[in-house]
Amino acid sequence: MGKVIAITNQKGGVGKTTTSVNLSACLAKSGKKVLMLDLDPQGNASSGLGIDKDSLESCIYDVLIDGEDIANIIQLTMLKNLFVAPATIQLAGAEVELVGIVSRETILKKALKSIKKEYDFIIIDCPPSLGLLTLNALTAADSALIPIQCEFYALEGVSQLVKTITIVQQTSNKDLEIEGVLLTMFDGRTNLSIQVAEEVKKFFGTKVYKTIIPRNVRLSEAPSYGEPVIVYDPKSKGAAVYNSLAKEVAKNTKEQSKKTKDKKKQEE
Ligand SMILES: Nc1ncnc2c1ncn2[C@@H]1O[C@H](COP(=O)(O)OP(=O)(O)OP(=O)(O)O)[C@@H](O)[C@H]1O
Repeated sequence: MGKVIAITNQKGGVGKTTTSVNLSACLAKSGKKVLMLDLDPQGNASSGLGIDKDSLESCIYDVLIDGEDIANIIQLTMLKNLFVAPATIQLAGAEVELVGIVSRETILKKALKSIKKEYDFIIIDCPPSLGLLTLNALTAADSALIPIQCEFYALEGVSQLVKTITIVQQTSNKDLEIEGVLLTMFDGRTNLSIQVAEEVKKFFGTKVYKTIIPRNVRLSEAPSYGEPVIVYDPKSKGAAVYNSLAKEVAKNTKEQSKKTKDKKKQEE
């Protein structure tokens, strides 16, 4: 059964899309079958994986609002194990349209049910808000991965996000976990980056990934070529760090599923 990970932080520009695209690509390159699901109306994760949004007949909006089968919108990418459920700007309307729908926060979970077993990982790129799209992602997800930018006010809003995760655990998804916290755009030459990293580690403890994503120009250039960094420049630092993150995520997933199996055995 595929593991669903929501890449989320309501703060804008912290590296959600960069992480969704590159973590998905690195997991796929390591042999996992991956679906990158774009839930951000900006659709940058879709174009970052080479999807021509103008040529699409339908996108994740049609799945959420019109009940389209998600299998019908899935696109292939340049990597053989990597697939995309794309978003276009049409999705911007969904936040308002979802309000009128019964059980509105469980629509994505239901849509994923039929395809979850086909993938090893489903990575969801969330929008920079805590609205109904993010609520759908957190309800459908097994875990949330939180990127935090090593900048001023890094932790601002994080307690609100943790509160939202707690509410989701108490209401629509009791099994939701925090997958991990990822430090992004780290610049080791500045005291600020080092300070932020320390603060985040104090707040989240062992949940913080050992892999830290530095500022890397290749990571910011790759999206304009519609390629993940491991395709655009496989020898870059950006490619190395996202490969390392993918290894951590895969290792944690293996350990978690072993723990779950052992627990089940004990209960039997
Ligand atoms: N490690 C990095 N090094 C250099 N540039 C980066 C890095 N990570 C992200 N960027 C750049 O920073 C900008 C914001 O990143 P990204 O789009 O991934 O953030 P986001 O959280 O998804 O944004 P939004 O909240 O708008 O969806 C982009 O231009 C991206 O190319």
